[in-house]
Amino acid sequence: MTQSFRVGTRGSALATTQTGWAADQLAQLSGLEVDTVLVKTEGDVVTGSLANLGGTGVFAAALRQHLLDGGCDLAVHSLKDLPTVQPEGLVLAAIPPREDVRDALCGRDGMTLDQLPEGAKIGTGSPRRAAQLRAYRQDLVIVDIRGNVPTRLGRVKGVGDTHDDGSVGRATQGDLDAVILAAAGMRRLGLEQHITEYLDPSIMLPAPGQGALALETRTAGTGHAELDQALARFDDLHTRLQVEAERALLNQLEAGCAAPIGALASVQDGELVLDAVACNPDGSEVMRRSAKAPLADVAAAQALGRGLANGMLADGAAVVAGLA
Ligand SMILES: NCc1[nH]cc(CCC(=O)O)c1CC(=O)O
Repeated sequence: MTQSFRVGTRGSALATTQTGWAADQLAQLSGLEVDTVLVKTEGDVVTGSLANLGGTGVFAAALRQHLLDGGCDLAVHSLKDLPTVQPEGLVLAAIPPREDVRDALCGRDGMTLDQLPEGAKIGTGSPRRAAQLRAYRQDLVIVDIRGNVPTRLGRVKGVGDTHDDGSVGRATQGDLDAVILAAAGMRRLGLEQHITEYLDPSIMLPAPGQGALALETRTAGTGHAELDQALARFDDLHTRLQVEAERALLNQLEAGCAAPIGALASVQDGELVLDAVACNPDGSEVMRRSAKAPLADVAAAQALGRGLANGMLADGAAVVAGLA
C-alpha cells in the first residue's frame, strides 16, 4: 500500500487551488499519495479592512497551529501573507518557482490604467496598492474592499453581471471601474482573461513575496523521508534568494504585509537586484530605492535587503510610510 502525507489548506478557492498544485508536484516527486486537510482560519471570517489587520498573519495562524499540533505534515501558504519572523518549530522547507510577480488591473470594458476616466473608482484593500495608484494618478478614487479574489473581481462593472453562475464572485452588479489583484492569484484561478493590464513594476512594485508559495513543515521534518527529499528538490534557489531579500527589507523596516511598502528582487546578469518603495498612504510621497549584490546565498540576500532598508530609514522611510 502506498503511504500518504497530509497537507493542510485554507478553504478559499485560491488556497485550495495552489495547495492542490503544490501537493500534486510533491506527490509526483516523492511517490507518496496526498490527503488534504481543510483548516478554517480567522482571516477568512474577519471582515474589517486589511489596513486595520496589521501584520499579525491572521491567514496563516490557524494553519500553523494545526501543523504544530500534528494535524497535518505540510502547510501551503501564499508567502506574501506570512509575517517576516519565522515561528519557533516551523521551517519554510520549500519555496517553489515563482509565478508572475506583478499586480494586475482588472478594468471594466477592457480598459487599462491610463484609459480609465477621470475620477474612476478603483477597488483595493491594500495600502501599498492604494498609495502607488494615487502617486501615479491623483484623480482616481480608491475604494477600500475586502473578500476573496472572485468576490473582489465581481465588484467590477460588467464582470459580476456576466458571470453570475458563481464562478466569479457573488456581486450581481459591479460598482467599480476596476480592481487591482495579484496576477499570480488570477492565473492560478484561471481568471487571467479578466486582466486588462499587467502593471509594470516601475508604476507598482508588488508586495514582498508576491507570487511565491511557501511550503512549511515542522523543523524536525515531515516524518516521511521521501517527502523531505521531494521538498528539497522542489525548492527554487533564485526564488528563495529573491523573497529572502524582499522579506529582510520589510522586516528591517519593521513593517508588515499591510504597510505601504513594495519590494521586488530579480536576478540580472548574475546579480541580485532589489527595488523597493515606501509610500505615504495618500500617495503624496514616494521613496524609491534600489541596490544590488552578487548572487550568493540566503545570508547575502538578507544582507542586501537589510542594507537597502537601512539606507531608506536613514532617508526618512519610516516617516514617509507612517511606520514611525
Ligand atoms: N492578500 C491575499 C492574497 N494572498 C496571495 C494572493 C495572490 C497570490 C500571490 O500573491 O502569491 C492574494 C490575493 C491578491 O493579492 O490579489
